[in-house]
Amino acid sequence: MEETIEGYVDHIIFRNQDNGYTVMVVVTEDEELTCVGSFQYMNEGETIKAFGHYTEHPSYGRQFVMSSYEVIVPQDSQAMERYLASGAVKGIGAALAARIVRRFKEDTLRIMEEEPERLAEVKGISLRKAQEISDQIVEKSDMRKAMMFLQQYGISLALGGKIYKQYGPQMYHVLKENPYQMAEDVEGIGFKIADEIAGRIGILPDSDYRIRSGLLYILTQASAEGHVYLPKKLLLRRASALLCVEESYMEKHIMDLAIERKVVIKEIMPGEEEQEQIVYASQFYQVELHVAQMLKELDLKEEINQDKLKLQLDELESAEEITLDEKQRQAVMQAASNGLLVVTGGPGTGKTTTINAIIRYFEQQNEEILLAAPTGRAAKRMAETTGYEAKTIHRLLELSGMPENQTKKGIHFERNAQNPLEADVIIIDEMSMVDIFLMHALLSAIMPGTRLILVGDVNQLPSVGAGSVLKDIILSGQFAVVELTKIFRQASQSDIVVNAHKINKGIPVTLDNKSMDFFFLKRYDANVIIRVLIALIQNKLPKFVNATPYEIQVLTPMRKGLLGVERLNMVLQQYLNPPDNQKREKEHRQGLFREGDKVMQIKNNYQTEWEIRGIGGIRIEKGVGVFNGDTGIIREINLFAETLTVEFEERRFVEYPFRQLDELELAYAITIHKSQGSEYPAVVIPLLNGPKMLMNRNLLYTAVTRARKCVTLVGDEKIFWEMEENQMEQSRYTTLDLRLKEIGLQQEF
Ligand SMILES: Nc1ncnc2c1ncn2[C@@H]1O[C@H](COP(=O)(O)OP(=O)(O)OP(=O)(O)O)[C@@H](O)[C@H]1O
Repeated sequence: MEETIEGYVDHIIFRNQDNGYTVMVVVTEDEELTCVGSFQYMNEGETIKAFGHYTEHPSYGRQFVMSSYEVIVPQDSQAMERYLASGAVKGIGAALAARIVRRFKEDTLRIMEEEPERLAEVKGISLRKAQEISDQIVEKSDMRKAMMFLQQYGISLALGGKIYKQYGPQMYHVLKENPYQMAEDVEGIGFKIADEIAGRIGILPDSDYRIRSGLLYILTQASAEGHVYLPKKLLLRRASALLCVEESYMEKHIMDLAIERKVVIKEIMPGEEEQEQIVYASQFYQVELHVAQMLKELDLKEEINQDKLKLQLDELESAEEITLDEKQRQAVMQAASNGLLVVTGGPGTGKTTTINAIIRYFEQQNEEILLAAPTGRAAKRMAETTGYEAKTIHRLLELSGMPENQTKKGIHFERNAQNPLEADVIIIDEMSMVDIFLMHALLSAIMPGTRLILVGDVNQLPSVGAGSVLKDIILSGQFAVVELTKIFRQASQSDIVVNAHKINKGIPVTLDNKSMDFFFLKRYDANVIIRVLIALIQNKLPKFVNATPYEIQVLTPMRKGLLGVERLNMVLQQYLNPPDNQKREKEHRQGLFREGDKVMQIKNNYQTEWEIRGIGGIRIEKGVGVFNGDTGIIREINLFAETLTVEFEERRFVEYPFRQLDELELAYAITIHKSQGSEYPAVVIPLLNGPKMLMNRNLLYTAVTRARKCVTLVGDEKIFWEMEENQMEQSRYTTLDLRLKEIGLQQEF
């Protein structure tokens, strides 16, 4: 039941500057009451009328939770003095407040707003200071009016604060004319929220702004599925479902958006004769085109004396005591004579060995070499196997924190076209994980003349972000590509590798468990499967692969369902990190986080700060950026400060305010998609059923190749066979290959 209280803010106990969450003591006629809520503009000394409800907090007792409030103009001179003395107005302290109120009594506030020059009548206030005080009062009252206006439409004060900060007094105009503008300008407002606000304000469902904003929203959303464009038919179908507006009515809006250069329309030929119109959000089109141009510019050919090169290779082989196979030799030779080279191959085909040989070759030429990979883990592995420093691509490009208001406009790297990387050769590993945006940032920082070598396994699932860059580069046929096919890792050593290659080729895998590292446990009931998973993680596997239960990863195809990530995490949490008096908890969404839980960051956050802590928790290094797929352990939940601290790899600690917890998820089980680019000592994969589209060869291959020492599949072997057979990949709408071919053709003429 909503209740109302009236009183003045005696003092503020706690305030979170980021989200405005405030704990304060309000003195009403009857009591001193603790009140909580999110407010950007609350000041000590203000008299307020607040709406909300009472609760009983387990540690802090009775509280009033405020959902909204109004500031009441202080009526009596005592309230007025209290307000002015609170520090709410810069330049007025207690003594001056007393003098002002003594002079103007109940009329004080009116005089401040309407005849501010009269403040100068008070000793110690010059005319200029009087004007400054008046400006502050006016601004505060404008802001308050704005907040009250926004509250009518159910806009929270936290969001309201952001809207006011962006537009100032222009806010009324934006809301009335085109609230969808906010989805482009204001962090925290997307199409959905803007649409809700628009609905309350009375904007009609078929308004032009609504339809255009909805169309752009669908295109941006599609990038979250990996697409760079959508076929026009599909765009219209999705937009119609979202907006409940006829498809035919929206056609002209796509044209209008194209004229305004917000979208790009192109034609492609998916089949033999029919043409199909496709639509890109402009920035996606530009990024893809620019990537294609930059790739082409990098690909400078160099005439190399082949005989001399062969001799050099022979020397290199004897110095390194290795015999490269034909393909590996080719890779080094191609690296020497092309500005851009792709090396691809499955597990154990000698990619790393080839990278090493390439490094040695360029070392001999006294060339400067840089190594990088898309994830921290992949970079670490690259450094270990090459003995060279390897960084994440983000670090290589010197990601710098960005001001808050720029987040809608993308991220900023210190290394870019104006300040390119200084190197002769750049080698990128795990290229299948690089999306079109990261590729764009990388290429922007590389000057033609620098060699770029891209190494990866093209049969892995494509990147989480939009595009299928590696595959498209290969498909375009425009660059030197060396495909490594021979498996070097000894067959007797690793069935994981042998079976991965079989899966990739569609050769049936023997599931007889006569292996040392590849097992299939046949079970046909979801709950039985879960029991087996728990036994494997708790008892069997840690000893078998010499790891902790935390290092053993459950990988599952789906999010939903009996064996989906969500349910598995709830059950596994119960068994692997059960409730304990010593462990604090924080409820979140449907479940909860507990100290000791294994968690994963589920979106890239380029701003979040981390610190590396040494002995005694002392900070020894700090930086920014936590990325999609980073996993860690919850070390502390602080219910008072409302923070949750996670330790990620390499002792990187990150403190999450509770409002940022949407970026975290339990990670006892994760989807196979999320596991890309990571390796674990052992993986356990439940397989029972799932949608045909998803359950394909690619997915099985990626899951199996995540394991270093042991793969255990638990479930129905029929599903395994079906996945092996199913070559249908989830297609991605991308056109990097087309753009590259087009540029290739232009260059020929
Ligand atoms: N030409 C070669 N002669 C002998 N052994 C080789 C050769 N090339 C690679 N190997 C060996 O084969 C194994 C796998 O090679 P490498 O690690 O380079 O492959 P990879 O493709 O990087 O594998 P993964 O993707 O699994 O990391 C290694 O033990 C390596 O020493």
